[in-house]
Amino acid sequence: MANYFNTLPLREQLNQLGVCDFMDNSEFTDGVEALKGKKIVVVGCGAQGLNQGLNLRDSGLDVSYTLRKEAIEGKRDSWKNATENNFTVGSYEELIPTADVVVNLTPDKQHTAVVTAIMPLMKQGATLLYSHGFNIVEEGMQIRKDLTVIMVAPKCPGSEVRAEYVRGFGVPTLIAVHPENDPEGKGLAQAKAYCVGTGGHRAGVLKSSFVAEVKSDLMGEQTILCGLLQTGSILSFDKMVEKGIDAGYASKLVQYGVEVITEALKHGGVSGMMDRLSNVAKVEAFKISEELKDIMRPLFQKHQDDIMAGEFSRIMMEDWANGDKNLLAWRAETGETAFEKTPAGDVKIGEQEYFDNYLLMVAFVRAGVELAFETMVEAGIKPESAYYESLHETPLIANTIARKKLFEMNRVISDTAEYGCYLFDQACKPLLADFMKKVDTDLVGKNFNDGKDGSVDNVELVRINEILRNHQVETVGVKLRKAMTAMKTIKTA
Ligand SMILES: NC(=O)C1=CN([C@@H]2O[C@H](COP(=O)(O)OP(=O)(O)OC[C@H]3O[C@@H](n4cnc5c(N)ncnc54)[C@H](OP(=O)(O)O)[C@@H]3O)[C@@H](O)[C@H]2O)C=CC1
Ligand SMILES: CC[C@](O)(C(C)=O)C(=O)O
Ligand SMILES: [Mg+2]
Ligand SMILES: [Mg+2]
Repeated sequence: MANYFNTLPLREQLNQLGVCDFMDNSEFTDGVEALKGKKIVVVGCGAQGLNQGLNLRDSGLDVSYTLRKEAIEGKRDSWKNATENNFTVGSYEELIPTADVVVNLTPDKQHTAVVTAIMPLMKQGATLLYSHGFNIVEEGMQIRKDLTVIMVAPKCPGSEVRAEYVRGFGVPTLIAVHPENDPEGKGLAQAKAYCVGTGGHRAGVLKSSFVAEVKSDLMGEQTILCGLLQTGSILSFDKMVEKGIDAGYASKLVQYGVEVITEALKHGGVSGMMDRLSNVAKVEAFKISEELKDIMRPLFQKHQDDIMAGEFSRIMMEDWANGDKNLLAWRAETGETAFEKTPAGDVKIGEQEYFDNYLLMVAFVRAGVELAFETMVEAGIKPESAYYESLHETPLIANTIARKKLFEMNRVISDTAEYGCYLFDQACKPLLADFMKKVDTDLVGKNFNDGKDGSVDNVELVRINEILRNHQVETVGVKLRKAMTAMKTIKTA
């Protein structure tokens, strides 16, 4: 199998990369109708599988699970997830032939083997659904021509797909129909209905393509969403301990700080987050984030270039073939960091304190969101898609860090995202070594405003505010957030 994207002529590559229509609510008035009474069989019951299934069932759809034989016989976690939630579970042979829609929610690494096993069992004219297009785009998986192939990709971890649905909201979602597999022209109606079933239509839906989803999803997860949050958290904790800040306080500030800080992004974008700082702190956070952007830009560009060229997928697939040697080593290393091993102290940290005492993370977030957005757009990804993959999803990932640090983030995200996160983290830490030497506790651990009279240069402040507010991630964000009227605020410990 060849990398599908690389087999396309340049014009067609650009064409598929550029598919991005923000869908109006009126496109979802049929609700789940196109899937009502259809049999939806989900393969795998992990992070996305379980949570999407729960939402679909609550939306009135017929959902059951098929698992590989070993998982059923061994009563593994996936079997427990499904049976404890009263879903029917069966083998491939029992359930796949009955399915109108087969939803492949196994790890990307397994897709070729899983799809090869289930395809001969699928009934004529059924639909195969993915939540990430890696198998189709990067591996060039060929699907039987009578089958419809669609994608419904929630832009967030599975746990948040469920949590946002239960809160009465949803998560932004990309939907797509694979141009090589839409023999009956029903793909889009089914993708829309599935998206309504998961609640995605309440948060914003982009009609996208498999190509655009893959090239943006990989970039977001490797850089701002997971990689940089990991790098920033570890460096911040280590710096505080080095400078004599109480380790329990440092652990709590880092674990919960990223959630509190990025919650402001959801409501007011980067400028809303920066507005939480005093003027004098904002000027400093702006300066440091500019410096961070200059240092990290080449690394962000390298990640995007490698993703576009298929180089990232090539080296990750090499690791798959090598028994996940790098992934497992990096996972073990992350589990051993001082941050991971130091429990959060029993100290009260007020909401504003997270901003005032953790300016460094505000700067990391601004730099990372803007850089990821800029790099994606430069590569041909549309701004709406880049916004979801940079700004909107950051708080949803931060929620997982608040739950159980980086262990939880890496457990909940896909193995593909986890691999890319470590890859970025390995390269980013050394890049920031000189910068971190200059960082002191005024930027992380203590209140930046202490001992300052708060005065700033008015002209400089106006200039900074203009730069922040006129960035394209802000202008597109204002438009997209208007569609998020049902968004709920999250309270933090
Ligand atoms: N994690 C996330 O939040 C997101 C994931 N996605 C995409 O969703 C898809 C699923 O990812 P994710 O939910 O993280 O996956 P998980 O790793 O959480 O779940 C995997 C499930 O697949 C089963 N499985 C694993 N290997 C095989 C195999 N060889 N054959 C059959 N079943 C297998 C596992 O069960 P068992 O081992 O017990 O058999 C488990 O139930 C991926 O395409 C991913 O890119 C998209 C958006 C976000
Ligand atoms: C964090 C990245 C993601 O793409 C996701 C949750 O959206 C994944 O692959 O897990
Ligand atoms: Mg994603
Ligand atoms: Mg992903």
